[in-house]
Amino acid sequence: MTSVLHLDGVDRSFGGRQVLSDVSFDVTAGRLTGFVGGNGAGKTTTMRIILGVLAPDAGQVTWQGRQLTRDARRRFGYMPEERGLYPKMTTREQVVHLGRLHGLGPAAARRRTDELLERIGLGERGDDLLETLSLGNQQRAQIAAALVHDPEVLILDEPFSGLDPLAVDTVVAVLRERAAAGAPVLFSSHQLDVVERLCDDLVIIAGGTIRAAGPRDELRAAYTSPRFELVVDGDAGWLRDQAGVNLVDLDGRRAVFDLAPAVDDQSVLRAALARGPVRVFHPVTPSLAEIFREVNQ
Ligand SMILES: Nc1ncnc2c1ncn2[C@@H]1O[C@H](COP(=O)(O)OP(=O)(O)OP(=O)(O)O)[C@@H](O)[C@H]1O
Repeated sequence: MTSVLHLDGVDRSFGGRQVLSDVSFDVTAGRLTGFVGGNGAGKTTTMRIILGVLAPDAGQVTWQGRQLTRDARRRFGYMPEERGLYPKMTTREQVVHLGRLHGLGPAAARRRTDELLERIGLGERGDDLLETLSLGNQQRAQIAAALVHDPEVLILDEPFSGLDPLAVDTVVAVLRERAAAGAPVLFSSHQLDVVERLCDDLVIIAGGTIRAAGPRDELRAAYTSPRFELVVDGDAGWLRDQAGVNLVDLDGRRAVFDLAPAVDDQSVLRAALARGPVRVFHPVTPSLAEIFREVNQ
């Protein structure tokens, strides 16, 4: 059986205002799941409910088919939105301390901390006080803190904000390793390009309800209109008169167009070739940003 973290019909209100409504989705072991939504959409509230920091008004969260207990949640790793490290501790002391809190023995906590700090690019900063680290390096320390006990499930709130592109790649590699070792990984992010590049599954939330969820490529396919880009040597204006072609954008030699369902894209390609060389002809896949805009309308 695949190990799944499952949310089922989760509701939550604050002071009579409902901020989560019937939230249900799966986070599957071995996969990176991106959790995206605008400001105030309900991502942090959902993550806090998964972690048991907040209780849902209705619905439940299960892991491997079982209700979550406090003990099971100790084996989770959480990187909260409000970064909670002790500024006066050294990086190493802090990560070791959190490893101990999660049940590691002293030697295992130290060994795991040293491995992780090295892996995440903080090997040289282990003896520095956290308050002396740059924000990006504090962020890396926070990620090490969430991972030190080799969590069964990883929940990360905006783990990439403030990281430079190299650090993003390092963190992604570490998260992939955790996923490959069998953990479900759920992370929220505003950086749609990052989510698009690295997640396997996507959950899109808006106004406290789930608007789309599933494998990234399936969502892309579901939102793909039969849209094409064509670049020819001459002027592409003749496409205006081509039956079944709906021009989206025309700029001299380059055109982007949608095709009516019954029209064969190859017939348009043949028509283009009959007029001269064709430099580009390919289907256009919507970016996550476009899907996001569409489901938020
Ligand atoms: N403790 C609280 N008391 C009252 N309202 C709250 C509380 N926590 C969250 N909210 C409200 O719930 C809604 C969802 O907030 P949440 O922090 O979950 O959104 P988010 O998707 O994480 O947003 P962002 O991307 O801006 O961090 C917001 O309208 C927020 O004001």
